[in-house]
Amino acid sequence: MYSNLEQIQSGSFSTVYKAWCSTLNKYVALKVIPRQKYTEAGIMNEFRIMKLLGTKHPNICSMIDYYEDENNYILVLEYCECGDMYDFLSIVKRQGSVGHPALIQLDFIKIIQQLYSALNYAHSLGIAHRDIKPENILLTKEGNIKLADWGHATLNKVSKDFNIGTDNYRAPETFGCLNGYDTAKCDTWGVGVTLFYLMFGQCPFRNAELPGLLPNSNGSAGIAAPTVGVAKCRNFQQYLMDPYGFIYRYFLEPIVCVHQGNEYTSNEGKPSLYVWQDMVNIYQIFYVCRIIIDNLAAIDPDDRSMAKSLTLFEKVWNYNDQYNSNGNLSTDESNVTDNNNSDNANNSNSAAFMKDSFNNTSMERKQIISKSS
Ligand SMILES: Nc1ncnc2c1ncn2[C@@H]1O[C@H](COP(=O)(O)OP(=O)(O)OP(=O)(O)O)[C@@H](O)[C@H]1O
Repeated sequence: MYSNLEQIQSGSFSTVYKAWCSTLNKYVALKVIPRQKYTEAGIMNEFRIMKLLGTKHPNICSMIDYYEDENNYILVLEYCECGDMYDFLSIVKRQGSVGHPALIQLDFIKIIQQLYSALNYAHSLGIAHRDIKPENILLTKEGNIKLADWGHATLNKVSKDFNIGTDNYRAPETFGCLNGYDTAKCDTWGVGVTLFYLMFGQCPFRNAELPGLLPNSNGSAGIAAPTVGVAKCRNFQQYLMDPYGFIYRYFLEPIVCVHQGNEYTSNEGKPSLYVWQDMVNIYQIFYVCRIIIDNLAAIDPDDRSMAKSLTLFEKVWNYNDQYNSNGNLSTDESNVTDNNNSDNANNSNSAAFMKDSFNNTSMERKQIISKSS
């Protein structure tokens, strides 16, 4: 029934093949999981989750069939012609520069909308993915995405499984917290870090582990105010102390400097910006970072909201029309963010405005931290 097998990828648990399915008359992907690499309970969980997700959602890579042989469990999945976002970006971003955008370009807002739609659907069924990352976002030849690899997914709203997911994309509370973590909120964090990766070709920190976490003041799962001085990873420590300042220095400053000279940097880690045809200027990149910090990769899970961030992202994109040709804002920027920085809105120097704005918010953040510690 399945012929012409061609290996696509070998993951940590499985090998994935492209195969021709004669009964369906189309290509499928076979995810072949050796029995010795996976427990019976593990594969049953993945199978059950895939069954629940069904085949209806256009942005979820669905299971077409399932079978076993002597040595393997085999999931038959919809085939996504353009592979995963991680591989796609590493190929495409090499082509880009300011004058010569990448040959294949995608819309960032469309990817966000489709990712949110897939996750909202899963969450509405009580399913959390728990391993959101570019490698698990597959691309079709039409430029749409399908969320894949539901091997770490769970139906538990709160989990005390502290050994799950991929370190760079894991929320702080998933490394350990007293009352367990909210599994949907850990997806929200994963979306935030993934969006940073999609823009800058790099994750901001190796891991977000914070030993000695406290429950939230209301006793809910999660953590209290950032505990200064305890993060294992230096970058994450800096993010904890001053998220805007850290993101500005780490991702934005190199771009802003070069942007002033009318050329983005071509260092490894930055050029994935060229893949996004709807990223028109430095302001947008700045706002997107801010929305991620405030609503997705927020330290306190209670501050994370996919719905709120989507509203803000959509405002940023609708707002494109109001940028003038120099990339400066032509009207009040408070339409775009909730902050009151509109005094700076018409600043003719975009880089200076952006830096000031980040510094201002950094100051507010520092005050909040010092009050709560
Ligand atoms: N349906 C598909 N169509 C095309 N490519 C696919 C498909 N499913 C998986 N792949 C490719 O195979 C890779 C590994 O798949 P998957 O993440 O499901 O396996 P895994 O063993 O759980 O991997 P890991 O644990 O390392 O994340 C994906 O990153 C993607 O490149």
